[in-house]
Amino acid sequence: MSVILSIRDLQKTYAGGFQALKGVSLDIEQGEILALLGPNGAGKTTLISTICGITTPTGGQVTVGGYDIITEFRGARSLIGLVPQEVNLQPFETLMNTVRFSRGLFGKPRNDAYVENVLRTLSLWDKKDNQITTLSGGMKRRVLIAKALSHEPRVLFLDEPTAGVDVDLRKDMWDTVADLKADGVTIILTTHYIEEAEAIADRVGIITRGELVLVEEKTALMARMGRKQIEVQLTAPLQSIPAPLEKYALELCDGGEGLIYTYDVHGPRTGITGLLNSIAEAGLTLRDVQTRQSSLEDIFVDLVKGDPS
Ligand SMILES: Nc1ncnc2c1ncn2[C@@H]1O[C@H](COP(=O)(O)OP(=O)(O)OP(=O)(O)O)[C@@H](O)[C@H]1O
Repeated sequence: MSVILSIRDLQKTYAGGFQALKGVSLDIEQGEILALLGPNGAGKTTLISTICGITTPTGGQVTVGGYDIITEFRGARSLIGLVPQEVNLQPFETLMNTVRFSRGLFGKPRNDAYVENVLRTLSLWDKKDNQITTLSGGMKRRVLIAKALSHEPRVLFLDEPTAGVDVDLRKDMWDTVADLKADGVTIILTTHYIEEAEAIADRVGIITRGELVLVEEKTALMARMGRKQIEVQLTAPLQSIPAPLEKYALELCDGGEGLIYTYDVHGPRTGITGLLNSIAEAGLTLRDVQTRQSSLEDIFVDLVKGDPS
């Protein structure tokens, strides 16, 4: 795979002296989906705005498809599609004209076949002659994506694509993102919904206080940082942990009918066999056993713990 977006030591200090980006470096491969997570004010929008040329960096370098975002701005910008968080559409324009107009702004010749393909991918084709005002909220969000794709960009930025969107529409949006990836579009999205990153991202980047504190393959991250727990259900409740089981640091749950054991997936031994033997030696009878792994949310909360922003 080749790198389509390269960010090197990117810095942004706003006019008042506030340092919103403190030297961010990151390479993004063509065709991947990267989710940027971070608390409010962490610098996610500043990062996107800087790459897209809306905000001027105060240090560092960014190239998109080999074009420098400052010295070769037009080349870089033509490869980028930006879906803003706010819906800012002309209410009485038709959908088709809205998307055609966006394409024209980039100096691209009219290409209705391409626009048709975009609208079909986004399930908007049958609304092409509708005025924007007649579309639902979820459709309007998809129109924003259609506009951002109108000039055939290779990298699409989605700034909180599902903020305030209901669960069904959120899932629709995730399907749309998966379709775009299948078409070879590289996608960088910011989100506050950790489940969103968990559902659709290939890699996850976590930003806090202007620093990219972690970027990792989602599955590797979850495997590396995830704790695992085993929950043992007993046939009769316990008042306290029996002495032979004390060494396992168990927690009682479900009114004493459950025991939770936390272990390190990567340790030399999990201790599960010993635990089950000790349970049998203590004369306890099992009703059920379940395992569970910590979610991306648990990992995120651990990483940004203590961040006041
Ligand atoms: N034009 C500006 N002038 C001064 N400070 C700014 C400006 N824009 C943003 N900031 C500050 O930079 C920091 C990062 O803001 P940014 O909008 O990038 O965060 P974010 O991670 O996108 O937050 P959110 O999740 O709330 O959208 C914040 O402290 C913000 O107040």
